Amino acid sequence: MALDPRFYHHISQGGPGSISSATSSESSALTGITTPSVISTSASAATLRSTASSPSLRAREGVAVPAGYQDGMASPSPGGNVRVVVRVRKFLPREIQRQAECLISMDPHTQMTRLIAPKPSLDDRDKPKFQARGKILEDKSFTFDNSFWSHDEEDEHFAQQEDVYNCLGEEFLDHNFEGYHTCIFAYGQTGSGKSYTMMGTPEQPGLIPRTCEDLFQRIEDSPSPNISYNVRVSYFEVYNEHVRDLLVPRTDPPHYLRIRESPSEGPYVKDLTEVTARNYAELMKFMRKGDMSRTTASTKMNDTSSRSHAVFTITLKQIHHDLSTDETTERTARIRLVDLAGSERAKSTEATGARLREGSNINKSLTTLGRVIAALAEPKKIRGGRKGKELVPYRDSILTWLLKDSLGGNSKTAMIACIAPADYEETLSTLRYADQAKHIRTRARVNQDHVSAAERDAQIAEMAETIRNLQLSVSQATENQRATQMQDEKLDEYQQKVEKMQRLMEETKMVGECKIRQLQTENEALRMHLKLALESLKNPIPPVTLEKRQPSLASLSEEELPPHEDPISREGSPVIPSDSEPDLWEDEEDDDDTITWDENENEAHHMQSHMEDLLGDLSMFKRKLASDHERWQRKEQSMAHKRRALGNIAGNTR
Ligand SMILES: Nc1ncnc2c1ncn2[C@@H]1O[C@H](COP(=O)(O)OP(=O)(O)OP(=O)(O)O)[C@@H](O)[C@H]1O
Repeated sequence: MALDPRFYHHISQGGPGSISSATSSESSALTGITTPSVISTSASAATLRSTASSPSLRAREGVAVPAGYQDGMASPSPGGNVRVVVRVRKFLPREIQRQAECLISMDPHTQMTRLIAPKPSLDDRDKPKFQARGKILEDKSFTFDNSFWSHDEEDEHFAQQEDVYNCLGEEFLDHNFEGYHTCIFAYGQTGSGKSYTMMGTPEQPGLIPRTCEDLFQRIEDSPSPNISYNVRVSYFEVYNEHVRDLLVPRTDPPHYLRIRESPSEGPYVKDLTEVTARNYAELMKFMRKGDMSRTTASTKMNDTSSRSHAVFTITLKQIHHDLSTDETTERTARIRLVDLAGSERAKSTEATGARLREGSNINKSLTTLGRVIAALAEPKKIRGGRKGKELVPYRDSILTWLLKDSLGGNSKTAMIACIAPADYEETLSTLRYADQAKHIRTRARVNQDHVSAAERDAQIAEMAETIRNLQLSVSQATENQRATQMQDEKLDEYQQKVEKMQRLMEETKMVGECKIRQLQTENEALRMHLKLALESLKNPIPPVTLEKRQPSLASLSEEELPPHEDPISREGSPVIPSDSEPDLWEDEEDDDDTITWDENENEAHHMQSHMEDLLGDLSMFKRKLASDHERWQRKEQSMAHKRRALGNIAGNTR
């Protein structure tokens, strides 16, 4: 494969990872990268049963360069400015085992990648045509900005990790130092080499660690003493349509972050951890920390398959101070490095349960990414729409919403399409995806702010104020620490008092309740009493007429005796039998022994008013008791509150 002129420059300098025979690259270009297994480039067809669950991004057929077309290729980025490169990986042990055939060839001269239709199986050979769901499989060719041949290590055009960085990463870092936002994202089916390209291994570091290293190398080598640098880093993953901070420890249940949109910055992750890295080692520490926290799982296609989209962001701030004008220039560049989860077919991965759900979520967001790319690749269609640019479906997935700026806004963007060497349909899908991305135009601008001396002074004054406030808080904290010790002792004492008071309150409460119960009983008795009294007033007992003292019955003669009568009186009143106590009424002096109705009524009135007075007193007493009870309860609550507060203070200071 042919590499970027910058790469040749690198090779000629004999830098690390340089290819030994750079001068021979032209002559051996074509033969060198055509793998032995690719015998014929003529169109062939095969019947394949497709169970595609991967996103389908069907480019117009005309976009694919027909087989056999080599020279006079169309511009790799027709109308677009997104840099699109493709990289094919080497065979994995399982592919070697099944004696897979390499279906990819690359032309280093034209940067063309050719996908060769698989040879028919022995069983199918006799059949007239090999069809996949009615479609004929044929060779397809695509041209990209770069085609990285990482399949055969023996080949002189083999692209190492370093070559990928030198060809793409280095240039993008140049843009960052110029003040542009950049984004490099790796796309491809599961197990095609995205994580390897972006992260790599300790022995073969990928694009992200190399970018970090180069970034600090450049800062260290900075010739100007007037420029100061600030590097901050954040790392998050989008898993099952949720955003998770990778720089904080995992929690169970997981803590997901929300997405907000600001008018100036566009969509962003709220409360995402952003840490300052002072050197390469620190930056790598954060990268590794996030990497360890990333959601991966073993699938049939990949032992360590990334189940999430990972977004590693470095923010580079350059502050240049001009001594002559006393002005400050601030350049801020955001370096976004995205390792997407791989598109996958449920059949190939043999996923079930959680893995299957992950896979379908991954495919869903990648499908949306495909639709966003398709919409951005055909801007005329978008403008023709009634709602104008809103037709780009950024909001249909978290991933595209967060990458909005990188995909269609203020960013220089590159896509690395990673392909496996022996999967026809998946690779065709990826290459079509990448081919559409070539049409996208972003509108990158330098993110630079001039700050005059006056503005800076105002900023400094504001910051000084903040620092003063912070210092005040610190000294208050120290003071508090000292006070805390004393407070501890007081706290114990106070707690004891509180406990005593609480006990007292409880006792009082119990007494109050008891009183209420007693009063209730008394009240009930009085009511009953009153009721009976009122009833007896309403139905009075007939007046009893007591006769005047009579001579002793014994001394009376038969004739003198009153006629024989029932022991019941004439009026029905009981008659005192002769042998009953004769002196019972002896002292009665009243002449008029009959209790009149008027007297009864007076008595009743008198009793009723007495009862009413009693009831009035009783309800007043009850009200008083209730208010006492309420007051005690309030006091009790406030005491409990104070106790808790004191408890907290004690806890914090221990
Ligand atoms: N260029 C390469 N050279 C050597 N080995 C590679 C290369 N690319 C990928 N591999 C190996 O292939 C396997 C799968 O790669 P990797 O994990 O990067 O795939 P992936 O696309 O990130 O997959 P997923 O989407 O499932 O996470 C790994 O064992 C990796 O080491």
